[in-house]
Amino acid sequence: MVKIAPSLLAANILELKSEIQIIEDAGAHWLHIDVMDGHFVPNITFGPDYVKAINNLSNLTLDVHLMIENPELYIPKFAENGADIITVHYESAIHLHRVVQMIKSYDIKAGVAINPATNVENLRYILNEVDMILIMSVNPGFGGQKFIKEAVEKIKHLKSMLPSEKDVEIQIDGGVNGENASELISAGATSLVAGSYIFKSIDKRKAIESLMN
Ligand SMILES: O=C(CO)[C@H](O)[C@H](O)COP(=O)(O)O
Ligand SMILES: [Fe+2]
Repeated sequence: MVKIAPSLLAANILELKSEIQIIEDAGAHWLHIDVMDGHFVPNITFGPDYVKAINNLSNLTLDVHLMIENPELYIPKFAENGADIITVHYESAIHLHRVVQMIKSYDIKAGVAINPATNVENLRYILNEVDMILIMSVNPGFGGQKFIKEAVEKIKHLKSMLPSEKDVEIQIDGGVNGENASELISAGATSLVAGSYIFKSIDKRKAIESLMN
């Protein structure tokens, strides 16, 4: 089953409680939380306290996407505050293997994300260690950008590289909508992140359903 992960980046920040309730009632599986530091990406968003507050509000899986430099400095706080999955960027973790082990030491799931221009082949020697690979289909930093179509090829390529004995989620993030969802799922995506498509829709339930179908 494909996991739908609405990105709270696109939610109305002043109505967060009801926004989360709506997508939870509509059958969303995970809550995707985009953490940006103003260094790795040119935008600043949420910190560990935000994750703690959302954790007190919702039972959904908290899927925390770290777009930050030196992720090892902040992983402990995000893990202690309720993250269920922490994803770090290949491009920001110098000692990626060590960082992945650090995430797993908190008994939560570890993901690795790659930017649009990064080759999936670079992930070959971390695949046995991770629970999820996140393929960015926009340049990280902002919601509402146009889907970069080469991501479809990258999903297929990654799928062919996955070890058969291990379940690794393939997540796609950026510009996902009701039109490209089925192609992404056919290519091998098992988790779809969608921000603008869900939260800017008049009918958020319908938007979530259209991604699942
Ligand atoms: O990681 C992200 C941006 O860096 C967001 O998760 C992503 O952009 C989702 O927003 P949208 O669906 O509006 O593209
Ligand atoms: Fe994200």
